[in-house]
Amino acid sequence: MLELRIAGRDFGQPVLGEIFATIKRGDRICLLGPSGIGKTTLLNAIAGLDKMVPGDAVIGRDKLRVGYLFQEHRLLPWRTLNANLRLVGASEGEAENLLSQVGLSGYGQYLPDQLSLGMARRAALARCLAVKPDLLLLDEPFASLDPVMAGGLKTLIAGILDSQPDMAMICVTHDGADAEILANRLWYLDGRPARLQWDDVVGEPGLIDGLLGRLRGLDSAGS
Ligand SMILES: Nc1ncnc2c1ncn2[C@@H]1O[C@H](COP(=O)(O)OP(=O)(O)OP(=O)(O)O)[C@@H](O)[C@H]1O
Repeated sequence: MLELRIAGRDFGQPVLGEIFATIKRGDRICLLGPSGIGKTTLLNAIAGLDKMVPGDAVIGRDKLRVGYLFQEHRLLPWRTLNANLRLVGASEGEAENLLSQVGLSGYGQYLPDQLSLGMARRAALARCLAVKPDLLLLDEPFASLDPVMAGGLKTLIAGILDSQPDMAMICVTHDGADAEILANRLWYLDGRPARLQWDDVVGEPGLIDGLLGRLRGLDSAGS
C-alpha cells in the first residue's frame, strides 16, 4: 500500500539517512528509538508534511487517506468538538458516533481547552478517525498521560485497530511494552543519520520478548 524510498533529511546536519520499507494494509508498526533521533521527522515525511522530502519518496500516499495524531491535539480552539469533526467531513451523526467511540459522548459542544489532556487527545483521535484513514499515524499518543489514562487510551486504540483490520498504523512510542498490545511489527530507528536498524515482525511466540530484551540491552549500553 505504501513504499518508502526516503533518500534522507537534514536540518543543517543529517537527521534521517536512507529509509526503505514497505507498509501493507493491516500493518501495526510501533516505531521506537532514542529521543531526538528522528521519529517525528520520519512520520512527517510519511504524512507528506515535510516539503523537503519529495513526493515520490513515499510511493502510494496519494491514493491513501492519512490520519495523524500529533503530540499536541491541534484542534481549532475556537470551535466545539462537533465543529472540529464537521470541518474534516463528518456529518452531525458521525461526529456524535466518533465522540462516543472515543469515550466523549455528550462533549460535542465543548471547546478543546475545556478538556483534560487525555480527553483532548481522544478528541484529536476522533478527528483522525473522521477522515476514515487507511493509515493512522500516532506520535507518542500516551506521553504525559497518567498510567490509568494511558492504559485506557491504549485499550481504545487496540479496539479500533481490531475493528478496522485493513487500516495500517505507525505509532511512535518510547515504551517497547506498547508493542505487545498494539503492534505486529517493530521498527527501531537509530544512528546518525538515522536508519531503520530493525524491521521485525511481531507474532512468533517469544519474539517480542527477544526484541524488548535487545532494547533493554541497548538502553543500558547507552546509559
Ligand atoms: N524543523 C526543524 N528544524 C531544525 N531541526 C529540527 C527540526 N525538526 C526536527 N529537528 C531536529 O531533528 C532531530 C530529530 O527530531 P525529531 O523530533 O524527529 O526526533 P524524535 O525522535 O521524534 O524525538 P523525541 O523522541 O524526543 O520526540 C532533532 O535533533 C531535532 O532537533
